[in-house]
Amino acid sequence: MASDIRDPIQGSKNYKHVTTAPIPRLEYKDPRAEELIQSGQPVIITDSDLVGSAYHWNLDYLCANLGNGLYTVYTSGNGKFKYYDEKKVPNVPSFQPPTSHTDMTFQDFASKLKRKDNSDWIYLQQPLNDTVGPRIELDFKGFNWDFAYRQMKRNRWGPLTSNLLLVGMAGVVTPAHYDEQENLFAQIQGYKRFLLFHPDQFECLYPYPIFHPHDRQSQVDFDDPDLKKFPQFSKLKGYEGIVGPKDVLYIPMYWWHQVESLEDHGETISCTFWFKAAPTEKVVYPLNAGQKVAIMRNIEKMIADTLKDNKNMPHFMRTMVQGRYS
Ligand SMILES: CC1(C)c2ccccc2-c2ccc(C[C@@H](CC(=O)O)C(=O)C(=O)O)cc21
Ligand SMILES: [Zn+2]
Repeated sequence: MASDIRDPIQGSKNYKHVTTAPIPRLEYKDPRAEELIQSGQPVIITDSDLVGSAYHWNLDYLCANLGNGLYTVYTSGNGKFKYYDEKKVPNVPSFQPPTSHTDMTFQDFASKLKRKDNSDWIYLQQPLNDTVGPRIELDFKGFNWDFAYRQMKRNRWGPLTSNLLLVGMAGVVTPAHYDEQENLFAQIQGYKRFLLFHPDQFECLYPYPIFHPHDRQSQVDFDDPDLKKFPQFSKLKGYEGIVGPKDVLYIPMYWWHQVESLEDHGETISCTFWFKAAPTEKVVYPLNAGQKVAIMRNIEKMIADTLKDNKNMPHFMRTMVQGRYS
């Protein structure tokens, strides 16, 4: 069979210390795909046509049809786009934002992408809203909403909160983080390598403190891990897969993921479908890893709010566990 980009021998850059197994790839009508989603496991679903009406999207088409609305474009000096919450920047006076962002027309963004000279890395991330032109709106309406809503109902997810249009320069990386929503990630153009980690890998990924602008992001630089500071990182186990055009990846809530637009396959175009969490009725024991993360977040938030000054957090947290729970 002709070798496919997704064959493990090609383009799978293994990070030292990170052990991965392949993310399952299943056809849309394969009942096992449903079972994996229902059990909160990641799966790459092929030929779902979730965004079938957008398979013809490319830079030129988007330039011609996105209208002249302004789009948020992030810029990074090193190709890494570590998200930060601007509302939390005042909590950490020494914080240096790793990326900047400006609003520009899609046409400006596309011409920046085409110019090979720019040393900066750029990544367009924008909720699809009603400023788009009529052709895009038609394509958007043509998404396989039955599939999306069937997943939402069958898995008792909350409402769809946003569809993000993502256009990334080849080689951009979104470092390891988790989100608090369920995500159907649809790939339209180009290839993205995903590394995915179960929420129980929390102790190997050392997230920033909850009041930090990089809340939900891992402190570990996968390209140069500091094993003195983050010793458990060397035990990290997860999943790896390359998501290509027409693929849909289910990223369960609280699952860590690191995403890389493959170097030599041009810009990537993706569209995410984020759903709020299912409302928790009765808590069933034993708690699962995602629930434990939610509980840790609530407790950390409460302590930070009560202590008021975040400078008191390290001593308080250490005092609470040191020599008592080690
Ligand atoms: C890095 C970027 C552009 C960004 C900058 C500033 C604020 C938010 C975001 C943001 C949010 C989501 C993604 C998509 C994806 C990662 C990927 O595909 O690269 C992902 O993590 C997910 O779908 O959950 C990417 C971004
Ligand atoms: Zn994410």
